[in-house]
Amino acid sequence: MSALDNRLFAKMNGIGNEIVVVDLRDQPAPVTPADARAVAAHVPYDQLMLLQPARLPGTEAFVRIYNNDGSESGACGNGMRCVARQMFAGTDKSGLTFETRAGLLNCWRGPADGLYTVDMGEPKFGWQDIPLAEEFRDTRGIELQIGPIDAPILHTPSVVSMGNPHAVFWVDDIEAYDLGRFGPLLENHPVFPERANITLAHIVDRQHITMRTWERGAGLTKACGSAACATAVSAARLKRTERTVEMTLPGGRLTIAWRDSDNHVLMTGGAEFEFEGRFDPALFAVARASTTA
Ligand SMILES: N[C@@H](CCC[C@H](N)C(=O)O)C(=O)O
Repeated sequence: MSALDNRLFAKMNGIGNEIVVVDLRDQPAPVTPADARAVAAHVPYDQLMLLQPARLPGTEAFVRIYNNDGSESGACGNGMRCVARQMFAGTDKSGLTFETRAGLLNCWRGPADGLYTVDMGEPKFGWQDIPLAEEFRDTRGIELQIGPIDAPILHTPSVVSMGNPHAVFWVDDIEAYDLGRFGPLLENHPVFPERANITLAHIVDRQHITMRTWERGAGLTKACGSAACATAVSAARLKRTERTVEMTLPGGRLTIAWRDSDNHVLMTGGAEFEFEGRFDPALFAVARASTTA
């Protein structure tokens, strides 16, 4: 038996970030990395959002987040907007709180129909919090490069944790690099002991950034919400943008606001429902057989 046998799922997307949401609150059971990979083989997704019973008063659920390689993440901005959309449906509540491995997240209905806002919490800039393998005092730009030593291809990324590790490389043209090739090298670079999400970002002006991301555990995706937050706060920290910016990602747009009053990062964008289905137990039987063999 798998916790996911016959369970109802919703296939959704957050500006093109492929998300599967499964509500396990009424029948909690452990989902394994092999289960998560088995789902991805049949319903391709970037992140699987599992709603487990709430552990804290005032929260709706504990949300576990899997990447499609079976690894877990503390944060997924686009996935949280999809969860928020599902949970707001049929309620007249204006705000909901969820627990994730990275802490509590508040979500609201956005300023217009179809938009949702997630409070992604505070960014962390300390090298041990990201984490990095060695001390870097200034994480606005760390000594890291790929390519020839005297003519690096990509270098000096800003690094930050948004509940998950991010490195942002500042470039003039985000399409001019083979991110599918450099992404895995940088994701797995020894300086990132927990791997990292790798973003190429271009600052268009003080209110607008374009970006694309190679995601830890998921590869190239059309959008990464936590990377958009990481990029926005990194640009503001370098004093190159305002604290509220429009982000253009391959899959669409997000508004990121890094609030002065409490240091929290608010992300606003769309979330779309695509279809519903039930998992076939045969998927997980195959996964279990291959992990026990
Ligand atoms: N797509 C996500 C980020 C998902 C987690 C990431 N791949 C990681 O392992 O850190 C987002 O929208 O934030």
